[in-house]
Amino acid sequence: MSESAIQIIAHGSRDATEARVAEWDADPMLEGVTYSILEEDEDRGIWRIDAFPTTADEVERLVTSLKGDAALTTTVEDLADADWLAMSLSGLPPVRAGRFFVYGAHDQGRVPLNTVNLKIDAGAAFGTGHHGTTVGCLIAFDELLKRERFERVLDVGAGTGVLAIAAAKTGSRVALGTDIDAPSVRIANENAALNQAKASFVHASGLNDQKVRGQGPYDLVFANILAPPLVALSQPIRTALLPGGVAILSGLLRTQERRVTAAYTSKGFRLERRIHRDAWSALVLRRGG
Ligand SMILES: C[S@@+](CC[C@H](N)C(=O)[O-])C[C@H]1O[C@@H](n2cnc3c(N)ncnc32)[C@H](O)[C@@H]1O
Repeated sequence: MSESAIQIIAHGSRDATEARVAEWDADPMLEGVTYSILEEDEDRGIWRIDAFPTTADEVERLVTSLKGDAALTTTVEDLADADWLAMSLSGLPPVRAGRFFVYGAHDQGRVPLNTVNLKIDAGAAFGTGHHGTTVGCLIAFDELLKRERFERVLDVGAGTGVLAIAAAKTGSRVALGTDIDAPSVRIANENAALNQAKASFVHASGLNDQKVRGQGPYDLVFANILAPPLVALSQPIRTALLPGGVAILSGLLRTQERRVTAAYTSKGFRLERRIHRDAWSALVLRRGG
């Protein structure tokens, strides 16, 4: 199987796009495909799918599925700079997610010039960039950054600090991470220094902690933890956000999407986007006024 650096984009009605991704979710051959689905134009009722297949087989399956529906318009693009894919590496390969390139010490000197590069040494912390949940968060953030700026960003469950460091490196004035695990906080602060990023990390048990509240309210909150704490944190995350602010949530399985979404929509959030990678889901939810 050859590797691919292809992005497939399809536009159509909500029903048509949702029917295609439901079909993919049920297809074990497409388990490795990352895709996102969102409402691109609310007034005209136009929805959009972006899919990132990793093999030629997946490209063929996706294109056949999309082109089989005359109600969808489909384009296939070769991703411009695919050098990262060709890299032969020892240890974990680097990860590309939108504009972000997450790499380890062994990749030093091989980073692209046109990406936001995040050097992450994981140690005992979670978040090398390889997990589907971290990639989902970075893709969601990359998409939002095409239209918005986020002055104040909070990363709940920061692990290695990769998400808050991504925020600091793309212009956020405040990029604060918090974790219940003290060793992760130390590693995240070391990673911030390694990346010369103005991100900082604190050990806190909840969002009510003065170290977290003191820097808020926030324009964007990342939380890549598990579904039950995401549900439990729906009110604290709402309180931590400004009206119109965005929550990027992950750590939930596709099968847990409804439960987590309901906890947030019942508190006035609107679901803007879902990103699927492997069995995992990332959600973009915007707080109402
Ligand atoms: C899946 S890792 C995510 C790491 C990193 N943010 C990423 O996206 O790769 C989850 C992290 O959340 C922390 N965590 C779990 N529950 C938490 C909670 N209720 N509040 C803060 N941190 C939490 C864990 O210690 C762990 O470091």
